[in-house]
Amino acid sequence: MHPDAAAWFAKRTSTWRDWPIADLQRRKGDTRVSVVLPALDEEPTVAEIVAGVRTLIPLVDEVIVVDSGSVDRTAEVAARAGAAVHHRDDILPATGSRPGKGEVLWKALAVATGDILVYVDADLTDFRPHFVTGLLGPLLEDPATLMVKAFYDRPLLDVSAAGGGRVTELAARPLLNAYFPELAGVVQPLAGEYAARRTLLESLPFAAGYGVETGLLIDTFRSAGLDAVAQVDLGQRTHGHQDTAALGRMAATILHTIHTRVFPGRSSWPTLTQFERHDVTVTPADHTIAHPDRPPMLTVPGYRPS
Ligand SMILES: O=c1ccn([C@@H]2O[C@H](COP(=O)(O)OP(=O)(O)O[C@H]3O[C@H](CO)[C@@H](O)[C@H](O)[C@H]3O)[C@@H](O)[C@H]2O)c(=O)[nH]1
Ligand SMILES: O=C(O)[C@H](O)COP(=O)(O)O
Repeated sequence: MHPDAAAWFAKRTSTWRDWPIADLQRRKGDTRVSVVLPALDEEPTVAEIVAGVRTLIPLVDEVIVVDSGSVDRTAEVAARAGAAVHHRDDILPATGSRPGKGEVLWKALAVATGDILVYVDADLTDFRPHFVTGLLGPLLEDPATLMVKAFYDRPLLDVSAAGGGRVTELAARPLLNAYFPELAGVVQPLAGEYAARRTLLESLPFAAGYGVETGLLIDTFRSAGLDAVAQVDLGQRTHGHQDTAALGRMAATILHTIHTRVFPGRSSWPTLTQFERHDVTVTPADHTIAHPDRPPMLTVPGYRPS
């Protein structure tokens, strides 16, 4: 392990049990906290997570679901559970709307009112309130902390107790270790659960789609240094799983995100060719995996930091 990564791991790793809610409430003062759920067709799970987060009011000031173009009843059930629901097309409409997760995390900055944003995936099947309190701990304790990443054990349903995180283990971790070895101590670099200060998030570009976590982690490290990041053990996390081809496209997007940061100005091929079988024939299918970053929100006309 790179010595900086080893030192960081020892210093900046804690567990959710280190952050009792009473202490957090006392430290919070007038800091506003927004919990943001990006959601694309998460009708089966989103309401329970919203309800779980709402048990943390008044530590949490608002729960926001940003709908990424769902065709199911995600928006309806989330609103009924008590979330403020925004469709991506209605946020900063002059910027247009792009598909993918990065887009809704970026646009959330324009509707959330928090000084701290806590992102939580909307497909978790075992959400518990300590997911949020754990992530808030290092931020409420120390103003120098800018971002807190979750980590956890990741069962792969029906297959193994710890085999989840296939893109993490097969693509993101090897690439990050190679190009950003100082980040090798981050246990779950792709964790969808993380919290950060608005002042950080609005100053960084947001990579498109599933590149967003990788981009924010690298850019936070580069702009603010390793010690601006902390990580918290949340125990175990279970969620929906995508098929191998979908994970291949995710890995390709993450590779592209890293490439743009290692080789600025040098483009990589923007499509991933996969193959589909139709009866006796196999046909190539091209998928666009490289989209431009969204610019730092602070530079976007119409954005008013709250
Ligand atoms: O176009 C999209 C795709 C996903 N999501 C939401 O984003 C969250 C995570 O998406 P998911 O498809 O469940 O991602 P995973 O396969 O679990 O991918 C892991 O790795 C990704 C890449 O780093 C991270 O973005 C995820 O948070 C992390 O859980 C969920 O709430 C989705 O509804 C959107 O809002 N829009
Ligand atoms: O984070 C990851 O590596 C991907 O989301 C894949 O996760 P899974 O292998 O648990 O489905």
